[in-house]
Amino acid sequence: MTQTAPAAAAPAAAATNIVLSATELTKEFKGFLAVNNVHLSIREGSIHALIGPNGAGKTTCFNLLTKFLQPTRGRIVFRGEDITRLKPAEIARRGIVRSFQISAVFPNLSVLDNVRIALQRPGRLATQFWRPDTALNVLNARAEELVEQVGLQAFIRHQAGELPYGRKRALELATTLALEPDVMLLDEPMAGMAHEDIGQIAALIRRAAVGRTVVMVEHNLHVVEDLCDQVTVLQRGEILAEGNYDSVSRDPRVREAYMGQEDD
Ligand SMILES: Nc1ncnc2c1ncn2[C@@H]1O[C@H](COP(=O)(O)OP(=O)(O)OP(=O)(O)O)[C@@H](O)[C@H]1O
Repeated sequence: MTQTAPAAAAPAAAATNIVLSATELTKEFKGFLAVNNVHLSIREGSIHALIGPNGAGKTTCFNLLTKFLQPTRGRIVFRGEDITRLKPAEIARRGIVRSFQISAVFPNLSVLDNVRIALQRPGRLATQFWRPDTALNVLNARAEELVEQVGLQAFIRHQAGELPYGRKRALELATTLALEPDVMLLDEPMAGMAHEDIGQIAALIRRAAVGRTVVMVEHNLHVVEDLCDQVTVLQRGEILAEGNYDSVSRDPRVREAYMGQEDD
């Protein structure tokens, strides 16, 4: 008797939900383990924070994920492909883009031209242009759209170098978005930000995160609480806790690790 095929297995769906993962990720600097046997699973569509006290290994971990550092040991997989040995440019082409990677702000160029240049970089959008006249129109329209998306319409013709700090970071976000990231990695997006700009940049990140995955290292725990679905807490190169903000912030080990360093 012929058997009918069973319905699609539900557990498999949960597993494919992971867009970027790291297994046994380890980085040793002359015998010192800056990152030690870290396992990370980044869920598709999530905003995932890496937090932890000073020297915990966040930046090293971030640099490993973005391929700016080679791991001593471990494996990084993006959508089923082993990317452990790839270069930053190679993973960028696959859609893993680190913000500020292109240190994109050319101070003497206008906001619009900065975004136009980012759009012309080899990437997925660029391959869609095949007729020069159409290309230019599409490019201009998309550049204006991105400028608007990060709230810089009023500054569109301004020289980038003259923008206030918070606006410059917004421009950097626009140039990152120009690369159409599938996974966007942000290294301390609020660093150096004036208090009044933080809410605005957080709102931009939330909007930019729609339809993509974001991994961010962030010191400001209010921002993490506000934005992030998932939090990995590192301490001395290892994972101390993981979960949503509520659960990790209640964890006594996390509170102890942060004692004297943060305001909550
Ligand atoms: N290139 C390197 N050579 C040697 N040691 C390093 C190097 N980079 C980082 N470290 C050490 O690894 C540890 C983790 O550093 P890392 O910068 O990843 O921590 P972090 O959590 O980002 O800290 P912070 O919050 O202070 O930026 C620290 O003790 C640091 O001194």
